[in-house]
Amino acid sequence: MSMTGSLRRKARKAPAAVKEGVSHATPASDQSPIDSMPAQLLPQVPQTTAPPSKPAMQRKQSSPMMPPFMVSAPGKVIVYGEHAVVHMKPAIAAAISLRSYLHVSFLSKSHRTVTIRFPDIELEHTWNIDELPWDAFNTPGKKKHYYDLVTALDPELMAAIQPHLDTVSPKLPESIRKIHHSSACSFLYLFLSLASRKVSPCVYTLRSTIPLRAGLGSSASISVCISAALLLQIRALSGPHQDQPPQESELQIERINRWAFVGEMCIHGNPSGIDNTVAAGGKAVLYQRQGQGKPSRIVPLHSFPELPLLLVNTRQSRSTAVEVAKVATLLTNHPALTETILDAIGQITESAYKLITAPDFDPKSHASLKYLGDLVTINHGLLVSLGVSHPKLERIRELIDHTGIGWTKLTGAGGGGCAITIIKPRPTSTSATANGNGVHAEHSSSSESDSELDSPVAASVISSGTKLKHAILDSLEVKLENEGFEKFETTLAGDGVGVLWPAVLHNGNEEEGGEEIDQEKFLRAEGTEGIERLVGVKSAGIRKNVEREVREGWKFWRPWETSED
Ligand SMILES: Nc1ncnc2c1ncn2[C@@H]1O[C@H](COP(=O)(O)OP(=O)(O)OP(=O)(O)O)[C@@H](O)[C@H]1O
Ligand SMILES: C[C@@](O)(CCO)CC(=O)[O-]
Repeated sequence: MSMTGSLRRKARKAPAAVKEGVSHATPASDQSPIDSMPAQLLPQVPQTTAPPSKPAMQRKQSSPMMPPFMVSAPGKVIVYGEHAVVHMKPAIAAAISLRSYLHVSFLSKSHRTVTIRFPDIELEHTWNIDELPWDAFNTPGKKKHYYDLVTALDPELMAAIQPHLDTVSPKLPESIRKIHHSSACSFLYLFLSLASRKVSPCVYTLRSTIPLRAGLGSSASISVCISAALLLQIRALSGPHQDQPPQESELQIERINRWAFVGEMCIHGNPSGIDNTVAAGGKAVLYQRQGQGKPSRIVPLHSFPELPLLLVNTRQSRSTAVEVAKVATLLTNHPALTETILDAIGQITESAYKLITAPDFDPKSHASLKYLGDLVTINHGLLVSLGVSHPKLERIRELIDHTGIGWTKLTGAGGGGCAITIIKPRPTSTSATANGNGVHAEHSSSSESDSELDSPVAASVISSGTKLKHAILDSLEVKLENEGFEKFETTLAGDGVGVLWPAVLHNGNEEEGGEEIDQEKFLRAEGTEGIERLVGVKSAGIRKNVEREVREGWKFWRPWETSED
């Protein structure tokens, strides 16, 4: 069992909560976080975006403590272009429905502490606010504003943080300490950059339904949550609320994303920025780095098809930083060859982008799907030649290829992690036979011709094709499970960062005014299902695969929506 796997399993037991101050949550309302935050508790920052809808003087002054609130951000899959994106080539990534949730609760002023509670990695740590290196972060030339673009970590600030990281899990084995330090560093760097020594004492409790180190952007998702929570606390964000103009929503997302990128840098050294961009903005994007200090090329792909996607986790944990370093070494040792492979991956992305953004693009046409699928297959082959696959990923691909159910590639950093499969509308061959172990499809990868896909078929054949597909998927699930792999149900292209202010939800359990989500309840929620049932951004679906509604209370910046929608 992997280290992180064992950490996550143990973390399902709910630890006792850090004692919270009495909070004064009001029922969920239409108020935006900014509207409802007591101004006297927060450091004042200039508002460069649209001013809050009520002047600060009129804000409610009576609440002695801010109510707890929550933020959430999705994981992602890279559909095309991982690794190449680190080296300035374009990539396409989409948000998935697995998400991280960060709960922020406030303590009485006498505490003077800030606590992180990250039970997924069994990390809990408290710092004394007054002992943190505020002076280093406030030195002229070092002080950053919430709207700044920071593209590199400052070595002096990292050095100032180091003694405060050294106190985190000092006695644990190095492999676990490393994980703890990455997350603590991400939090502390952002906390010291964005908050001030006058910040309210608080507890940040984080739980995620995204498996760690599996290529699904768990680190970006937590970095987006931390960035959004801190920016909300210092009142540097406007909304989210309905009727927010798209450009204003985009600005808020951009602001969160800039600081999330800084958090990502703390966790894995040289991130491209694609993961945090998708985790912040949601849906799907084409992303390309443009070089030091320059803003990246980010093209939201609103027409990105909601492709049926199979997501399989090898349960082989690995570090993104290590996989990225492998490609850097290959580039040093074989520059021309490696550059050619990275270029080819970039061309795959551009080719998919051209198709998806063409005015006559029909995501339901078999020809389009086959085009996108072929690009998936080629992309995987190139990643194998970069040396970032893993025997377990190849085994998954072999099992899936054998069924003819779709096109498969590794996603994210590789070296373990996850594979994605774009499912074909109909399985390749109708010569599948049921046997004792399930369904076996006679398949030859070259048998998929355009004419076969595009030929008109009778309704009865379509219906038997669909049944066959489900039978193949069911039998595949059993095979994957028997070999220790994990299959996920996920929806592509969902919402980005969301805010639940205050942390109150209508969970159908009759609590007057809604159920206040306090730290203890949040920690007690059991596993992924428990988290989703208690605080999930989507209401629980009755049946599998049924599109679920966004739960009342959670709000999102959605630049793709206009007030006429
Ligand atoms: N739920 C969590 N709680 C605390 N820390 C987390 C959590 N999820 C991720 N992290 C931090 O992020 C690190 C994992 O980042 P890494 O980049 O290696 O994997 P990933 O983001 O899941 O995969 P990829 O970058 O390939 O998509 C962990 O070591 C930990 O520091
Ligand atoms: C491997 C990589 O391209 C994708 C990680 O999800 C690294 C990055 O873009 O930061």
